[in-house]
Amino acid sequence: MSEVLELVDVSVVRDGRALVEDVSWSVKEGERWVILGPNGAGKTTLLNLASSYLFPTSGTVGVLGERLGSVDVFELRPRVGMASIAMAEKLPRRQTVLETVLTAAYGMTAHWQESYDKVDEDRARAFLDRLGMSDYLDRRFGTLSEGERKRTMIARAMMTDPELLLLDEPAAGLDLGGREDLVRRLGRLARDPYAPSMLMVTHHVEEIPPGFTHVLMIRQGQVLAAGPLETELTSRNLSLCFGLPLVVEEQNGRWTAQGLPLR
Ligand SMILES: Nc1ncnc2c1ncn2[C@@H]1O[C@H](COP(=O)(O)OP(=O)(O)OP(=O)(O)O)[C@@H](O)[C@H]1O
Repeated sequence: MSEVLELVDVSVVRDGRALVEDVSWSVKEGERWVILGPNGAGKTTLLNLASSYLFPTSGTVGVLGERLGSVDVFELRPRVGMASIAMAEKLPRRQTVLETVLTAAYGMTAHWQESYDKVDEDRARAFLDRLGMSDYLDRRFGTLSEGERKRTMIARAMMTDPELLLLDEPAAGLDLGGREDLVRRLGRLARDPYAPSMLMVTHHVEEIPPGFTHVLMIRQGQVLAAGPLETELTSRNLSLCFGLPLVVEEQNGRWTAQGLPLR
């Protein structure tokens, strides 16, 4: 198995403060990782390194076999799909859902061509269909609900046929039905052998889709645990990560966590 992502002793320092510190982490092809940690722990910083939008202050980052600093990031970036709120905010609100997904194939955020290749349009429609967005193709992106926007962003991230897919809090802000719908769709993607390797940032173990294989827990910029879900997503690790006593349980590939009652 080859490395999709390889961080060795990586630190990112801003204003004299380490946002992540001495992180070593390796993701292999086909693995699906969830990144868990409290607010400000450094999760998005890790995704920004993996998407080559951020360079480490020290240490080395390898993405899809290329080392950051010695590769042309403009060649690397199309190989990595990213769905995040930050990315959604860069997209024109007046563009249709179909155009929003389609422009990704051309490395653009905005629509400017009158005609796109039929094959690209078919792919955009197929990804949107897989995410339950077929009824919204002509809707303006800016009018979508939070859940619809999230699903459109995932379809958009798939458009370049990425080898690595990064999802930054894809279920944040969704209601129960929206979350469960998204978790099911991501679970189907996670179990698809042709789907890219995936890294998903979340705050909640309930959002881990079945089919995800590994967890990295981070607290105050440092890795607390990293490895297979079955061995690392324990009550002890989760309690240390979030700083209070928690009990975690797994049932049929889904996870729940509860705080112990106060005495
Ligand atoms: N450019 C920057 N300059 C200074 N500090 C920064 C910068 N970017 C992020 N930080 C800080 O680094 C820390 C880690 O940020 P990051 O966004 O990676 O956390 P996170 O785990 O994704 O948090 P959240 O769960 O709240 O989204 C935070 O304390 C944040 O305020």
